[in-house]
Amino acid sequence: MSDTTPRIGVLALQGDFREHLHVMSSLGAEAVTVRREQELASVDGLIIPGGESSVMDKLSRSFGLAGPLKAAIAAGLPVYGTCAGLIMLADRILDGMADQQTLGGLDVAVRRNAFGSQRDSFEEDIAFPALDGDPVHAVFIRAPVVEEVGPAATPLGAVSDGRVVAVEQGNLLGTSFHPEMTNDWRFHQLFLDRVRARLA
Ligand SMILES: NC(=O)CC[C@H](N)C(=O)O
Repeated sequence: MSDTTPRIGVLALQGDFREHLHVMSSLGAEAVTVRREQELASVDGLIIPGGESSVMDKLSRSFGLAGPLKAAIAAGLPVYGTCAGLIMLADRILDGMADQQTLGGLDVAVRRNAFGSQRDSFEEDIAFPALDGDPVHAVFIRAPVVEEVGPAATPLGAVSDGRVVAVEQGNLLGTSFHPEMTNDWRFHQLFLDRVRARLA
């Protein structure tokens, strides 16, 4: 096994990137912000944080990062997207802003703000077979749901009404909720384990 410390980038155009930097360095990775193509080229894995996907989309295009991000995803860079980050990774978007684009990679359709104003923000304990131990206390903030899971993607778990809120496909992992806002970082650990396995 390699003893290389993985270098994890957090896309830092907008949103709660600082929390992800903290989680990743707490888990033993070297955590760095990514705002430029050269920074993207130096990382072993990338987190796309929560925030506002339409703003992230505009900024990634105006910073010239959208193309390099798509290329990195296609080349197999491990990427974990939370909330707005999941939207960025979805091939198809429902209730997007006019002209809103995604990077894509996950064969899913996500609906933005899918829980509606009544449930703008809520928390639920969800069991994930991919994780050992207790259910995850999932925090949702104006969260998307995965409304259609295409044949290339795999659902990982759902809220109590059956709507899918976590998905994976090859090098990509996405959750509708925000593990970085809790002390349960098993999704970050799962992601980091995959990055390490790829480096070994
Ligand atoms: N917490 C979040 O990331 C919210 C996502 C936001 N509603 C969006 O559409 O991008």
